Amino acid sequence: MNGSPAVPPLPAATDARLAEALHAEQARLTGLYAHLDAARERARRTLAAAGREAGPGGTHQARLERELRAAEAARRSARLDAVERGLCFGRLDHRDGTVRYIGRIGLTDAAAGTYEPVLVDWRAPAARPFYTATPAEPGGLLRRRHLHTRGRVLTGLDDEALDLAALDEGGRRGLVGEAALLAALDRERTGRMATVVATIQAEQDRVIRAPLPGALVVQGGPGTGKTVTALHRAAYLLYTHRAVLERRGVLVIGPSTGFLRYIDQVLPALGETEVVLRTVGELFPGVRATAEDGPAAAVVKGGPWMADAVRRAVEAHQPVPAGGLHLGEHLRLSRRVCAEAREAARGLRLPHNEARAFFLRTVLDALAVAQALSLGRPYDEEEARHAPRELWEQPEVRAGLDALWPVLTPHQLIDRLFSDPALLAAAAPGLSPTDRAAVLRPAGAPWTTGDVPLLDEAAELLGEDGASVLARVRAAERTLDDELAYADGVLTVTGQQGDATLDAGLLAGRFRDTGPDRTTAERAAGDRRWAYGHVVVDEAQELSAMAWRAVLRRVPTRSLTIVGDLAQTASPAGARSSWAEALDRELPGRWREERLTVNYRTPAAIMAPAAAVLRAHMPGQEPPEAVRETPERPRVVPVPDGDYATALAAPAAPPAGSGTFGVIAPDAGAAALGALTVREAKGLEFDAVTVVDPAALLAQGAADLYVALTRATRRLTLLHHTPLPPALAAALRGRP
Ligand SMILES: Nc1ncnc2c1ncn2[C@@H]1O[C@H](COP(=O)(O)OP(=O)(O)OP(=O)(O)O)[C@@H](O)[C@H]1O
Repeated sequence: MNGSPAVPPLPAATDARLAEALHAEQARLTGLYAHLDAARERARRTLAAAGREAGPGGTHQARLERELRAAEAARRSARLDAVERGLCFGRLDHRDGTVRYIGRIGLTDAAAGTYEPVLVDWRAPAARPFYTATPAEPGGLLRRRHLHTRGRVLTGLDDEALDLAALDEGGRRGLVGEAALLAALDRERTGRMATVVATIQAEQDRVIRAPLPGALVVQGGPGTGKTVTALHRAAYLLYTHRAVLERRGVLVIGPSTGFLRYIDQVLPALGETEVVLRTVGELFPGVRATAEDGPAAAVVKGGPWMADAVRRAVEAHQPVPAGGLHLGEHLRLSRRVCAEAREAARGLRLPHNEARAFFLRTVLDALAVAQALSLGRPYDEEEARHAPRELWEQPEVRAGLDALWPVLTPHQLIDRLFSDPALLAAAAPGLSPTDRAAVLRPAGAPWTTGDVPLLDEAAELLGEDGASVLARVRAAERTLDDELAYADGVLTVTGQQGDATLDAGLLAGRFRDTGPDRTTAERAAGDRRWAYGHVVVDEAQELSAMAWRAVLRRVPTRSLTIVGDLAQTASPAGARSSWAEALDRELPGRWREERLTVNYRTPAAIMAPAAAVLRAHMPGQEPPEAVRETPERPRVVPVPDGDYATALAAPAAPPAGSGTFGVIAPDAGAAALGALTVREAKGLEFDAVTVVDPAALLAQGAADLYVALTRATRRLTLLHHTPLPPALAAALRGRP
């Protein structure tokens, strides 16, 4: 991968000046790779030295420092290894003669000992004009040059003169490096998302470099680069706020595991490794929910009322026996005493399992007093010390008290809630019988994605059992000072100081580490209570109210990037007409919105019928403007007998040509056809897409048809048996 020749042969060039420029730039590029190799060698040596030092010796502090050094060296090494492809992609020539090369990572001249920057990281402020300068606003630049490379070889150059006021605007909302952008957009897709560092557009750059504090919502139509922009933003934030974010990590939430596979190479390629990728169904460690609820159940489980329902289900496990407690001839407590013990325990405002010890102690004391009275014995200090413990050792007493305040796991609670009609009715009295019937199921049924936020809610209300709480409290006390100091720093950096709902103590609790031996991403992934430094939510329009609660619990500083398109909402639990509806309940006054307006994926000929479907069925939603033109119009293939399997297998059917290919079909038939459902296709793209039965997709939901029609980068084929929806048919015939 490393040892390319000093100056490789030049690509054929007719123009002598171009050949000369190519030659000079190739020499510089080769020099930059030499710096990269040297930096890699240094990182490897540091890593090896850290490995030799490792071991149990020394003080706790010294061990910690060694481990942190080793972890930092490993990260640096991984970052340097990840930037081999497209190391340098741009050059800026300033009016004052300064020349800067822009790349995936920053490099300095260590060999000369000057540590002068030789390559500027794309996220650094000095690189910003590469993305934002226009002829109208050149920002001190004379020229922007795009370098095209394959491996370590320079294959082409693209120059833009920025100092000529007379230059025309370049059209299309100030696209930078149009030639470079269009070349990038026309490339064949590989099935994995690529980075776009070389061609980030100005409206995307604004999102990427927005400040860390607060929640930023990015609304944009299909193909506007929401995902790619959000991932570049994660990389930018990790670079700019490394001290905070590297230690806390960044969580990226996507709609499906297929989608997460599609994007998982982007951040390492941008030089970032401290990122955890999860679907909402994977947010609760130890539970992997893959089953989906039906639409009715999804709506019921996702609604904000479920927070109350879970709370009431916990309370239903703290009963007061109607006739008081009878555990033996001399062991009786009145209903009132039981009720007082319960109210006192609830008054602690601790999670259920953590308040149990107090409840047990109160009731055992009362039982011991009742026993002494009933037996005519004095209740002295001696009796008070021994009697409660002796009572607790009696199995009937234990069983009796367990019934009044049992240890509960989230799994038990949610399983019971949906399998015990009486518990469900008591916990969710506001739900109609039909709604309740929609969520009832046999005990022990597999977990669905909609259960995960409820398990999380339950875990929050139940807390842990006594033994593990004690262990955590002790561990926390040992490091409390450190954590408080650190949390205070986080509040300052994220601009949350002065927020009445957050203080350093609370943050310190949420930021408790479990040890330095694993990477941040590994530790974070296994810890339900991990507080991330930043959370990116993709396809955010799909999240239910309960899912939002689970997500926000993981980011107490409320530093989020939320990207989505309200017009693409497929989930019945997510359906909303504005972001305010989705966010105002949990983030009142704490989010702001940016918009992306240009579609970089779908050519205009494919976007036109998709936009017609949007306008006809979701008035009020605006389709994005397609930037690409391809001559190919969508192909319509009637399948008179409705035999889609044969139609898909027929040699005359698509795909024609090479590249990636996807088939999207209505939920009912997708598996049998080996096709993707709309849910599975969310966020993905293919060079060629075949959409099966558009009318059935429309019946599933207008957003489903819109999503399916906007997945293709080049070719769209529609197979249909039932007539095409009128708006789609008219647009395909070329009528509005
Ligand atoms: N500045 C850019 N330079 C090059 N390619 C880009 C740029 N912006 C977006 N793209 C490309 O456009 C395509 C669509 O981007 P992306 O998947 O991020 O869009 P999206 O808004 O998330 O779409 P959807 O809502 O349909 O999921 C991707 O192939 C992406 O690489």
